[in-house]
Amino acid sequence: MTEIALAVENLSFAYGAKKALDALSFNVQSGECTILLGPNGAGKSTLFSLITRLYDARAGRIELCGFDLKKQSLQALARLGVVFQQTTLDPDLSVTQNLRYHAALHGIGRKAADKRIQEELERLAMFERRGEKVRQLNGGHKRRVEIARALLHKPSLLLLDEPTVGLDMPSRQAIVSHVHDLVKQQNLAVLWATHLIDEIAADDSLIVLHKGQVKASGKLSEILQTTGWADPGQVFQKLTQGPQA
Ligand SMILES: Nc1ncnc2c1ncn2[C@@H]1O[C@H](COP(=O)(O)OP(=O)(O)OP(=O)(O)O)[C@@H](O)[C@H]1O
Repeated sequence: MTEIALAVENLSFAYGAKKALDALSFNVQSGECTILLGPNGAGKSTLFSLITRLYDARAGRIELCGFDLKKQSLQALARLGVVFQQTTLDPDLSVTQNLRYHAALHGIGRKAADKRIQEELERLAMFERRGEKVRQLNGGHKRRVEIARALLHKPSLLLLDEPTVGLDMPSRQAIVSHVHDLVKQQNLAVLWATHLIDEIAADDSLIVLHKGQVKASGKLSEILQTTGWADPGQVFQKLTQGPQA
């Protein structure tokens, strides 16, 4: 069943006089991986900071699963899982210890937490590494642990902020394929910020952000059909480069 997991309406944000987001409106649906594509400075991190409530939006509205982020923050944020650009795992704790800590923060009891930890680590093929200290893991495996952690409280929307930066090609491909499997198996909504065109799958949705504005949004296949452009690379190039971009 498709539902709107994230609704952004007329959202604007400025750092002093510098406008970073200019009246953004878009939806992210459950069961879909939505790629937020934008060059450096497009406003991706600012948008994520507003969705996670690191910053407060003064203009516009954000809803998570129908809950207003400002007026019903607890209910809204309970539906959200986040993987930040910089790792936030404790390197001196084991994989399981890191995940138990996070589960405790969400008020999940030990027995239920251990069950959820096993489920998520198995799904990401990391269960056999559970006893290892995080500092012993390679970058790709750390990312998988972070994704498992973000899913422990069963969120409806997973935000991924450039999760493959710095990873080698096999690790990148593994993350891309794990996340797409999750979307299908769990009916999860994913919003994935990247500027790497090759991370986009044929049935993904796309939001192209440039200079704080949404230049296109919708199913990739529909954007290609409407515009007649060949692939996401051309969509990106046409909408973010050249005189009219
Ligand atoms: N703390 C800040 N103070 C002033 N301007 C800022 C601040 N943070 C970001 N900006 C500006 O806001 C705009 C959007 O930046 P943002 O970091 O959200 O973009 P981004 O798409 O995440 O870029 P990147 O891919 O480089 O991380 C840019 O013009 C940036 O220079």
